Amino acid sequence: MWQGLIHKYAEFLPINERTPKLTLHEGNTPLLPIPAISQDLGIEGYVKFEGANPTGSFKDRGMVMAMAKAIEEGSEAVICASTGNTSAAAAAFAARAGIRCIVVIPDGKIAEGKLAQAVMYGAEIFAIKGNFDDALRMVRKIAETEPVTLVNSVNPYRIEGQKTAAFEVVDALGSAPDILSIPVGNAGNITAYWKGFKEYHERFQSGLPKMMGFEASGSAAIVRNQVIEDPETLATAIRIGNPASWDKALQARDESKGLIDEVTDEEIVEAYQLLAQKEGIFAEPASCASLAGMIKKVKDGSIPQGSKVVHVLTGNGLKDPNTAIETSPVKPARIENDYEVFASA
Ligand SMILES: Cc1ncc(COP(=O)(O)O)c(/C=C/C(=O)C(=O)O)c1O
Repeated sequence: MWQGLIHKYAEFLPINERTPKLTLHEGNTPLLPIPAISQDLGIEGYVKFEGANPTGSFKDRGMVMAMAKAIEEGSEAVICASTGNTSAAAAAFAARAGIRCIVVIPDGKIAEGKLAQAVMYGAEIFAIKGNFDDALRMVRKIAETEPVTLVNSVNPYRIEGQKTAAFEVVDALGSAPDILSIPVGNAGNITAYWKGFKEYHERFQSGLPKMMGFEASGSAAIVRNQVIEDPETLATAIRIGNPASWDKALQARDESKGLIDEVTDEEIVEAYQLLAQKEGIFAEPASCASLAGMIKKVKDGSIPQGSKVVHVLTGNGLKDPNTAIETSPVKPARIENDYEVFASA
């Protein structure tokens, strides 16, 4: 039976006999081929569906590690800033571990499904009149003086947990793909994947992919090489204007001879709908920046035909039902007997 990441990849993780074997059975997520889209793009495409994690995003990987180490070190409370998924995962694993969870979120800019999770798992939630970057500054300051453990991806244990996704990709394919395409917000995940691929390659000579990261155009700090003061994108999970792991993202890009580019909200929505309607895979908007970016790079001719590409789909589409309905082409067709008939436009 799958016993979670700390058990499965123990030899690669900073654990010892005192580290609690915390798990909600995170990890071991599907690596699904996407045959229809691959045919259109002329690639051998896959998606790493991280929406299948216990709280519906890749954050569970990092959070189980950060929470287990916090418990080991005697912590009684954790704190994080979040655009939603970090807080959902922190709240779930804190509940599992029996400690307090304090989250600071940008008021009104968090997808409903994520807020529902933080509420239900019992987090103490503070919504601020500001954005994620303001919230992160706030919680980093609090964690300097108060007896709480910061569990944002500046916490190295988060990166340790999240690198296991790269291990799973190589375990599933037998070697590293040519390209790993991934959305970029705070840039912890691109950092983690690259660390994982390098560690596996050192041990098993499994190869190294080109890392291709994609920011939303309205919050493309790394692409524009400047902090975006008021980031704006429909993909609220990556509505981050000052990535905390900016330098490490550049290192992953340069060491892997990859790239970091941007995609517009329109390109994200197109990929979002394509995945659902052509492959039966529902991932939240930010996740689809990985596919939107690949479509863009195929169009500009920079992806060799037949490239083996893994797209990281970082969160489940159910997290953000409002965006699905607001962007859907399916509208009420007519009213019959007091109910609406919905049909494709
Ligand atoms: C679905 C989804 N896709 C991509 C990202 C970007 O990952 P990073 O580049 O490692 O930040 C996030 C990040 C979310 C938060 O930062 C948070 O939840 O506070 C996400 O939820």
